[in-house]
Amino acid sequence: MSSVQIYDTTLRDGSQAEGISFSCEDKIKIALSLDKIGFHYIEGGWPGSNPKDLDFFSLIRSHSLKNAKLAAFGSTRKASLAAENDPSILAILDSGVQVATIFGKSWDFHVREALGTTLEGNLAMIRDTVAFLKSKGLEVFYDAEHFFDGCKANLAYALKTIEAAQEGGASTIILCDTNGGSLPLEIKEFVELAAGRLSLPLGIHAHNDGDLAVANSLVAVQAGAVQVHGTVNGYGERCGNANLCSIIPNLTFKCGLETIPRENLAHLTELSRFVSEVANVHPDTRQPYVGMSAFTHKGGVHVSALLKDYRSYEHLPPELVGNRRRVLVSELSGMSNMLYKYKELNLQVDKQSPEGKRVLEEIKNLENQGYQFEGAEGSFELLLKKAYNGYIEPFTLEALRLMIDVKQDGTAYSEAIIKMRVGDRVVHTAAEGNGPVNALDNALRKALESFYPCIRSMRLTDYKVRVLDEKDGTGAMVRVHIETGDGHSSWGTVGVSENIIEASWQALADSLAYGLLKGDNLEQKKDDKEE
Ligand SMILES: CC(=O)SCCNC(=O)CCNC(=O)[C@H](O)C(C)(C)COP(=O)(O)OP(=O)(O)OC[C@H]1O[C@@H](n2cnc3c(N)ncnc32)[C@H](O)[C@@H]1OP(=O)(O)O
Ligand SMILES: CC(=O)C(=O)O
Repeated sequence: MSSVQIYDTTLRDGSQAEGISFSCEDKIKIALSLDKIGFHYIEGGWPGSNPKDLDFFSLIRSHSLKNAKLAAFGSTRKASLAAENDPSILAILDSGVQVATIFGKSWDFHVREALGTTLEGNLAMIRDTVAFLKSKGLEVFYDAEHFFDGCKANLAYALKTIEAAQEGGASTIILCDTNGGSLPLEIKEFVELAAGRLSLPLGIHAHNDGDLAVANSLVAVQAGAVQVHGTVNGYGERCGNANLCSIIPNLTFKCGLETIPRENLAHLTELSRFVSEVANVHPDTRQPYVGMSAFTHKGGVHVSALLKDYRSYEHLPPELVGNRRRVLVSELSGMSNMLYKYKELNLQVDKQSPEGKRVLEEIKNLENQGYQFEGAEGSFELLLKKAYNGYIEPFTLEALRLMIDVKQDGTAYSEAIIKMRVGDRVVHTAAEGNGPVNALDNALRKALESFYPCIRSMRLTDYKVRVLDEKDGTGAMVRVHIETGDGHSSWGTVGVSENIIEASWQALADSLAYGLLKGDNLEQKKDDKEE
């Protein structure tokens, strides 16, 4: 089986993405995880650019990489300096890497306008920068910046630039679609042309400005490239780089090529989420292969076929890339969605069950009122449990009073007084909060903690309000979505009302009721205590 080398530039081109700034420690952590999954090359940064990248190359030396070779990035020498006198080139040598990746200009327009030098001068810059680094024992990859735009503008010159890199002793020439605007057939044409002119292996480095970076990388491989540059989650300058989380499974499972070890692909989702966590970027739920929605099914027709055979609506099994199948319940559900959920909850219900049909009807009616059960699995499961005999509510509300006192200086004070029934006991508590919902949450917890101590470990992690019908102004219906966690798992709950406090109460009460139900926490209920 032929193989393709995976070259990661998350730490260099990925950090050129708006909103991303890795610390040196972040870069080390990411490099180690890229190495662990089996990437062949990791571009750690541009040592001539900033002290953080210099520190990275110095610190990474105390870690031994098992699979990857580390590359340092840089440009061809300055037009006015010899390579051996150019501080940026010397910084690559000092970084201690085995591989230098040097970018140079392929587009005559760029040579004249951006570099301000002659076409011949640029060829010399490419040739001697590569030759100098090679003479110092480094393997040199040559990134032909703007190669495809260069071919369109002045084909003969673009080809001369990569020949200059070959003459200098580069070991691989990477053809870059730097502005990311090329189409797959253009990529194919110029990769084939370059392959016909050079005796060296080719690589591809594609940007995503036309939303084609993954497609362009795959076409380049089909046209002969054997090294693919990209980043985890496609992070990168402007619209990003080619997304390795899509390219690797496409090359492996669809093209039958060897990339990283097959068994390691089962860690791809974990890698994607780890890098998004370190980058402090919310994971893209719709990201192919590794996104939370990549194998999530909503439409009733889809789920019905899926239950018969997963291949009906999945292009490959999610486990291959470490992702998982999910089924949503909503107004677009049929009984098949419900059956899937019942099975997850170990409930024996068949397709003709009147209770099952009643719950489905109730969900459709509630969604029509503004509820959304997709992200509210806690409220959904409570609804199911309530439809079947045997569910005893862990607490019920008897009365609730909220006070909001706004002082002259505009600061507000909130207090909630709550009367709850737990079994045959009634408890009465009051609590303050920095707002009415916080006061409500505090009073509810205070009332229940002595009965259910495990409530102390449940934390509200997100609280969102969505106005459902803006035209009704402050009288509009609102949907409150709450996310709660207990350190082991998290769950969503939902409430809908024209009154934001009522909607918040529904979501809050569901969040604790579900937290109690979920881990058999109801059994922890202490002996009732009258107050
Ligand atoms: C396609 C890519 O993504 S390439 C990577 C882009 N990434 C970055 O630019 C991030 C890191 N960059 C930096 O830290 C800085 O830009 C540095 C340290 C490299 C240079 O900083 P400065 O010396 O202040 O120059 P400045 O950033 O203003 O301009 C870039 C210079 O590089 C020159 N240059 C651009 N490409 C090349 C090249 N292939 N070979 C030689 N010089 C080049 C430009 O002509 C310009 O030179 P000039 O100042 O004489 O006009
Ligand atoms: C080298 C590089 O990052 C580019 O051409 O896009």
